[in-house]
Amino acid sequence: MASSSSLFHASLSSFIDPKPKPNPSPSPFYRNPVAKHRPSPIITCTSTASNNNSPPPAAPKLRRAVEENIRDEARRHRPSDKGFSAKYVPFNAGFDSAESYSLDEIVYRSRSGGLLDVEHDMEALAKFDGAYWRRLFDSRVGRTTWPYGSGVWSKKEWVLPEIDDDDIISAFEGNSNLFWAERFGKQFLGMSDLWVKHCGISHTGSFKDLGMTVLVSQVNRLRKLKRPVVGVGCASTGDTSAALSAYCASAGIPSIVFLPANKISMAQLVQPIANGAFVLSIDTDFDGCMKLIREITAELPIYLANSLNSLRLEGQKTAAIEILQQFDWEVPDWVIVPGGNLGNIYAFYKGFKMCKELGLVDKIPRLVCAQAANANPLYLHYKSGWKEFNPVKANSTFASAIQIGDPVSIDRAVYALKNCDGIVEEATEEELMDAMAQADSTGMFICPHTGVALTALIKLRKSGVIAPGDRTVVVSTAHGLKFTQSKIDYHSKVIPEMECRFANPPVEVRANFGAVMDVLKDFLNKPPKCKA
Ligand SMILES: Cc1ncc(COP(=O)(O)O)c(C=O)c1O
Ligand SMILES: N[C@@H](CCOP(=O)(O)O)C(=O)O
Repeated sequence: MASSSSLFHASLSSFIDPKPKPNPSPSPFYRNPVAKHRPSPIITCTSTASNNNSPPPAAPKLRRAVEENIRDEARRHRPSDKGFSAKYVPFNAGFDSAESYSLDEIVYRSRSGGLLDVEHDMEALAKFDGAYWRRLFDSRVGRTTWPYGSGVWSKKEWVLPEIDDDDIISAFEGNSNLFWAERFGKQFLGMSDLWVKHCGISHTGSFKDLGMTVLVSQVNRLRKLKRPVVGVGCASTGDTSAALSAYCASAGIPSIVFLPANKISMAQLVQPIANGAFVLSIDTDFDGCMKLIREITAELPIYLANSLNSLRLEGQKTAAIEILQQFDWEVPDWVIVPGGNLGNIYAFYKGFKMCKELGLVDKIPRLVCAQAANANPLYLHYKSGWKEFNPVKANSTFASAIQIGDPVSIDRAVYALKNCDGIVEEATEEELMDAMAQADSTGMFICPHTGVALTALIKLRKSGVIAPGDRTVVVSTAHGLKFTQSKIDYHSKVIPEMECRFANPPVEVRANFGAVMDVLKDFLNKPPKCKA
């Protein structure tokens, strides 16, 4: 099996134009799938590929003139218009719905108050076969070509096909590593094919960058189109606000963030402060902040940046495509994602589903959504057999970024899980902190939310639902360095009613040779804490 690094050796030029495939297969994503005769695509083909099955030729060396920057260079090489497009439609509306909105409109809800979804012209995308898309995406990995150096914009045709490259605000996010968790898998789970997709190794330290580059780019476009957007706002448990403020600062757009007072980590709080956002610390929880930002954005020309806004999910879905790409387009058996406001679980589903619909792969993985037991409305809904959804009052959890009781994307999450034979699991505070400490002891440094996902994996392994040889990907959603206080508390064993079984506190010793020798001898004579 190829490693992620093999993607960096792909050599097709980033500027190739698509070649049509002879017989596009129909897709259930079509809303009006009645076109009997597909017109030939209008293509000005500058492709160097001879046919869809031939290996890509070596990329020509395109040297930029000294006075040019990479945006100028992209302008020179701008690919021709392939007729790809996308629009907002009511989420899961059915084929008879005629309601739709241009992405240049400012709209977050359907006429009936439901969620929206970004719908791509799948017929136009399906004019090119799976092999074409795989090759195109592979050819763009690991480059600095604007905007394809980004893991999100390397899939631009599937994200925001119509945005001008000039309007894109990107920190070349995405392309995060997918690593083999060899020791954790072997030692704690008897697993041989366990992987961690580290979305926390990113510009602002979480997966939110993937969605925010898309949303802020579209806002940049809207402002150029003179749409009334004076700033962009969000409610946040810390990561959304960090990403929003960074991308807005990069674009020179004001950002406004609503944070629940004393409920986010210091590292998260300092991010919007440093990036010049207008930061409101509000005496409520995340759900209270979310309610307020929705009311405020309905009154003021502040654009809503939470994942209620379906643009965000278009960027987040690229992490799923990346996983397939990193496995050389082999499909893993399981993907486990921690869930809070529940946009991301749907984004993963959508990414996988599009790859199947467009022929890049032939199936999708089963998804597991993992919640903290202290904030588990989806878990309770799942356990009830999807009967009735009831929001909960979310209690305090070390997985503070998912302390959410009334998730805005509940309908999206349920749809995704039902359509992939998905599972929902939960983790108590002790379980998630123990899982985090165990993972860290094998060389990781994960966030508590990833501890929630690992707990779900541990439980599903124990019950035999996940088999030892199943290829399983755990999505690590944020960098552990954002959540050091929880680790300090755990290793200091100061958490009330928690045994902290895997704590590894520092040993205090006098500055004296004999004293140091004594503690070292003691340490060396003990059996190792864990075997490889
Ligand atoms: C670190 C982290 N993990 C997981 C999540 C859950 O993602 P979602 O809200 O899309 O379910 C969030 C935010 O909610 C987060 O910040
Ligand atoms: N964890 C999130 C909560 C808000 O989620 P969003 O995806 O709807 O913005 C955060 O970091 O704020």
